[in-house]
Amino acid sequence: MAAETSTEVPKTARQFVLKEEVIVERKWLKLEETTYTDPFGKTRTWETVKRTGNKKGVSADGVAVIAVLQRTLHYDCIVLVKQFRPPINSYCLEFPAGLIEENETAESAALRELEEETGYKGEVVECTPALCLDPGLSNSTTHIVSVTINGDEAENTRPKQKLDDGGTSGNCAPIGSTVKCGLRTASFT
Ligand SMILES: Nc1nc(=O)[nH]c2c1ncn2[C@H]1C[C@H](O)[C@@H](COP(=O)(O)OP(=O)(O)O)O1
Repeated sequence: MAAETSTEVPKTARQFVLKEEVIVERKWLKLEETTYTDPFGKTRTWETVKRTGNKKGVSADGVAVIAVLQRTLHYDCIVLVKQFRPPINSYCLEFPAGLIEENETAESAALRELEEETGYKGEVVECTPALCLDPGLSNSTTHIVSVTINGDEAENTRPKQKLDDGGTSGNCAPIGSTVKCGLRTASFT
């Protein structure tokens, strides 16, 4: 008689974190060793990156802004910023983004960051819940906020970045750092 092969799926245990130990903490980030249980109930560890600080009244660490620039007689454009990113020793084209300040809503953080980094004044269309975009590395969360910019408004015809020294908006190259990518929107007739 042929041996029967088991098709039973092994029963797995509910997983959870047992302990979080700070390995090193600096001004902006900390590295923790997270002790957790694996699906079979075995104890394991994970290397976790977290942002430091305990900001009050914020729903996520940061915002990323998908901003659509709308102008009469032009294709709609997505507004991107070019900035130097030290971790990859390179320039990146990115959605305008930044950290949410204490007691600030995601929507106001999005409009503030957009204006600081590109000079454009926008209007919020939609905001996602707080999303964890790299959960294998970090617990950091981001709202993705959709914004429209009325490019025909006087305030948006000559946008000027508000560069500061300390922030990453200080990293945005002052000339030509706002990049507009044309959106050929499909029309259905
Ligand atoms: N991981 C980081 N390392 C740093 O050395 N500094 C960092 C990190 N993350 C954020 N920051 C600093 C840079 C700015 O001074 C502030 C605010 O950041 P953000 O809101 O992203 O930038 P702005 O465009 O200046 O608003 O945090």
